[in-house]
Amino acid sequence: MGFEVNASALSKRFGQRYAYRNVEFTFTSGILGVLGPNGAGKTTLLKTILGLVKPSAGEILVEGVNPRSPGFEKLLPRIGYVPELPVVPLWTTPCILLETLARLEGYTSVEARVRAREALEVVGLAGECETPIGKLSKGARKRVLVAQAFIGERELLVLDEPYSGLDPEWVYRVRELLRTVAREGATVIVSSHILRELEDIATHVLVLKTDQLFYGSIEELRAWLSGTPRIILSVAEPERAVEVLRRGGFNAYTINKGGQLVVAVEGADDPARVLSLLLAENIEISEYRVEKASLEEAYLKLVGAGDGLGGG
Ligand SMILES: Nc1ncnc2c1ncn2[C@@H]1O[C@H](COP(=O)(O)OP(=O)(O)OP(=O)(O)O)[C@@H](O)[C@H]1O
Repeated sequence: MGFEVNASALSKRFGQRYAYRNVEFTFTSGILGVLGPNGAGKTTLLKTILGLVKPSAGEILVEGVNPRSPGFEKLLPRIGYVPELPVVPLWTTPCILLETLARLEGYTSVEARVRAREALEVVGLAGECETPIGKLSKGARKRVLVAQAFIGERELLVLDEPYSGLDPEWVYRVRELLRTVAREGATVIVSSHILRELEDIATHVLVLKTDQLFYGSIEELRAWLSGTPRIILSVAEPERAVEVLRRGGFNAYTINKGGQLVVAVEGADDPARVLSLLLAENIEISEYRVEKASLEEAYLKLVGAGDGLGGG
C-alpha cells in the first residue's frame, strides 16, 4: 500500500504573492495528476509534499507525518522524486551517480551496483552506464533523473513534469512505468501543464491556478468540465459571425476544427435565436450541430478563466 498524502487548507506565500492557495485533498492510492498552467504552483506544492518548502498556512501530512518534522526522515528512503529540471552533475556517469545515491539510501556497495544497473535498464540507459552525463542528450539526462527516483522500494513517487524533454516513445514508456508502479501499490503524484499527458493514467486530478480549482477523480473532472453542450457552426465569415452573436448576448468564439475555422456558441438553449441572428446579417451557414467540448478544450477554458470556479 502506498503512502497517503493529505493536504488541508494548505497555502504557500512568497512575500505578498501566493504560489498556491487553499489546497485540500486526501489521496490514498493510484496516480494523482497535478495540473495547472505555468506559475500555477505545481512545483511549489510538490516540494511542500517532500518537505522542501515550508507552507505558510494549513497542513500537509504524508502517511500521517509532517514532512518538515524529524520523523519524516524515516520515510525518505521509500520516496522517489524527479525534479522538473534535468539538473544532474555532468562530469559523472549515470552508474556512479546512481550507485552513490543508492549507497546514501543505505544499500551495500554490491547492492548499490545492482540497483543502479536495474534502474538504468528501466529507462533504457544500461548501455550508457559509463558515459559522462555531459555527453548524454537532454532527454537521456531526464531519464537518468527518472532512474534515480526508482532506486529502492518506493511507496511514494513525486514526479515534476517527468515528460518534458522526452521523445514520444519515452513519454509512452514513462507513462507505462508509472502505471506499473501504481498497480504494484505505490502512490504516484505527477505534475504537468498538459491534461492529455495525464488523462489516460491519472486516477485523480488536482487542478491549480494558484487557487485550487478542482480535486476529484478523472471521471468527475470529465463530467464537471464537459457538462454544457455548445453549438458548432460552419459559416462563410466566422469572425463576423462571432461579432454578431456577441452583440446578441451569446458567448461565441472561433475554434480550429481540422484546419477549418468554425464558430462555437456556449449553451445550446436558444439555437433558433442563434440562427436567426446570423441569417438576419446574411451570414451563410453551411453546417450546424450541437456537441460537447473535448476534455482538453474544457480544461483550457477552465484554467484560462479560473474565476471562482468550484468543484470537487
Ligand atoms: N523561491 C521562490 N521565491 C519567490 N517566488 C517563488 C519561488 N518559487 C516559486 N515562486 C513563485 O510561485 C509561483 C508558483 O511557481 P511554481 O514554480 O510552483 O509554478 P508551476 O506551476 O510549477 O509553474 P511551471 O509550470 O512554470 O513550472 C510563481 O509565481 C513563482 O514565481
